[in-house]
Amino acid sequence: MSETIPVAVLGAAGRMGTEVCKAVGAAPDMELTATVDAGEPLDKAAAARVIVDFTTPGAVMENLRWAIGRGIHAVVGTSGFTEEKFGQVRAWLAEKPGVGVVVAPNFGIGAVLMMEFAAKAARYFESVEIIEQHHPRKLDAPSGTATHTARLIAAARAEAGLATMPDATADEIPGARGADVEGVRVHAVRATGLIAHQEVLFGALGETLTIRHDSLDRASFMPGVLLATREVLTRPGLTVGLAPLL
Ligand SMILES: NC(=O)C1=CN([C@@H]2O[C@H](COP(=O)(O)OP(=O)(O)OC[C@H]3O[C@@H](n4cnc5c(N)ncnc54)[C@H](OP(=O)(O)O)[C@@H]3O)[C@@H](O)[C@H]2O)C=CC1
Ligand SMILES: O=C(O)C1=N[C@H](C(=O)O)C[C@H](O)C1
Repeated sequence: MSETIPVAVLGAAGRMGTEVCKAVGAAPDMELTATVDAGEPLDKAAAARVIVDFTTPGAVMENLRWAIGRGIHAVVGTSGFTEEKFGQVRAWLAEKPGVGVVVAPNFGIGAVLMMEFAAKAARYFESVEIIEQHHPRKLDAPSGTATHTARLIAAARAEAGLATMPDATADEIPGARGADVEGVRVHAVRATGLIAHQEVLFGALGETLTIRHDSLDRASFMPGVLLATREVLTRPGLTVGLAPLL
């Protein structure tokens, strides 16, 4: 029998971290060798081959700097990544050519497909807005998934040569039209009872198209997390999103 992958989970006591510990513990080809919670030393994770990070946007970069510096691969679900942060991760990885990092805004297979379908539809519609809905304990808005979707849509619209979307709004209470992410409006709803949900609403002359995804349980993210934990071992450099692994 082949060796198991030693995995450390960072943010282990959190909502996602708890699920990841269970999933890694149940995976026959993995071994949960360490859990790291807020305030604990990263050195606890030093024996791992892969760290899985579900912490906070404020903590994740220090965790990545530490892991890459020690030649440990990383799978990251934590949100809040910008082009600047990706640039920093690439710079660290350039110093450690064998190390892989997978950063995925959403590990749900259905969510990955929702983003792909939205990117495909984008060139055919004059208007598009994103409505993301999450539990009220989420720290960031808009969600990483919504931001990533908006970037994919903006790139597809630019490639298709589409004009700016029509919008006659001249008078608004700040925030009423949502956040502008690369020209795409994103609306963030926070309500008790929700987990993670997103609609992408397209509009054209006489028709609309709504693409919707719902994560009803955090178990929905686990197949993607385990896939990335296996794949990161043979994918040096930075991989953004789960789509290239499917
Ligand atoms: N990519 C994906 O598919 C998904 C991504 N996410 C993202 O994952 C992140 C975590 O979400 P969620 O689990 O709901 O959040 P939680 O707040 O439940 O969990 C985060 C945990 O990380 C801990 N933490 C904070 N700093 C550190 C640190 N330096 N080292 C170790 N642990 C630390 C927190 O401790 P304390 O509370 O004491 O500060 C907390 O226990 C968010 O950014 C969220 O958007 C969530 C779901 C799916
Ligand atoms: O905080 C969450 O819960 C989630 N965060 C990720 C995001 O910001 O997109 C993924 C999913 O939406 C759940």
